[in-house]
Amino acid sequence: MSAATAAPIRLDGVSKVYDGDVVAVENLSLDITAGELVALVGPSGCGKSTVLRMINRLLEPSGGAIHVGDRDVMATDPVLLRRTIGYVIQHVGLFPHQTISANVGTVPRLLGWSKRRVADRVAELLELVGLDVETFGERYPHQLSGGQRQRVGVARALAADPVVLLMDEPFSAVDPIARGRLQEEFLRLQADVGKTIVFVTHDVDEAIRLGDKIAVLSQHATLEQYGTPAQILAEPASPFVADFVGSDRGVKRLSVTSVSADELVEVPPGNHPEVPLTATLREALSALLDGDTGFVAVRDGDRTLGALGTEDIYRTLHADVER
Ligand SMILES: Nc1ncnc2c1ncn2[C@@H]1O[C@H](COP(=O)(O)OP(=O)(O)OP(=O)(O)O)[C@@H](O)[C@H]1O
Repeated sequence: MSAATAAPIRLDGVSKVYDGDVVAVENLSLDITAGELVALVGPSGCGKSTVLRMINRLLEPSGGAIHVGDRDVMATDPVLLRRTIGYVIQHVGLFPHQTISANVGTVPRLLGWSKRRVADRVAELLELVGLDVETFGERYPHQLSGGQRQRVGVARALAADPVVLLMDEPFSAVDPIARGRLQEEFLRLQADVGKTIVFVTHDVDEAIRLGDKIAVLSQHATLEQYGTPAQILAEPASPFVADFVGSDRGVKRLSVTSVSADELVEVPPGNHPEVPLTATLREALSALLDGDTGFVAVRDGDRTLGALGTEDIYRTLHADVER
């Protein structure tokens, strides 16, 4: 993979009014750090897709300014702009009469890359998203499953090494099992490519799982809270956010908080289930509940570092907010 390039995105007082009177976005300001994955979440119709589509100028803002890196998007040719911004949508939008390889190579071809370079890049990208070019390269989109098509969409969006990736509900059309797997693969992929990603979803669990940060929006894309999943779950800024993240946010917090070496206790005698130090508190609690000693041992490689009981898990969760 080529060296990761990523650009920050800045929205300053952005608004969008459709047809003269439908206010979709009102005065939204948001700073997105280069290389971070930011999930935009909020109820249906709150303006998430509108925000996303203004970043690559599929829609023109009615007011405010948007910068991708140093570029003012309104001062950039939209076609050139979109070649530096990958875009993935719910139903992918693959070209039905082109092979998978041709689909993935679209933007590099438009950029005038040599045939050889396009072919190498296509093979590299398909492999990155877990599809073998020998098996899938010459197939057509209708010969793939929904999840496979979605991966091709991601590969195509990454093909010209864009500085930003925009994703609008990319996994919502696949069944829950395929979706979980795609989310996991996507996290691994993001660790590899390190792009700035803006990801629209109405599913708060998906946002918690994937986002480095979450922007919770209400009507007219009003920014209710912007922070890490752990911050938003631990300290929702308003009743709207608390309600949106769900009444089980205490349990969700377990998934976004890691075991801490500082909170371990001495291992009591007994045959305890084990988790690695990299485990989340949810994984630790799950292992503890699966065992019958009331404790879970925490290991770092071959060494047992200590143990956690339920009270220690509770203490770690609350200590994490203070850290
Ligand atoms: N082309 C359009 N013309 C007029 N109004 C529009 C247009 N597109 C969207 N809207 C309105 O703008 C508002 C925001 O729409 P948008 O699609 O951005 O919301 P969303 O949060 O992405 O919704 P969903 O989660 O349901 O996809 C909605 O009230 C919608 O009806």
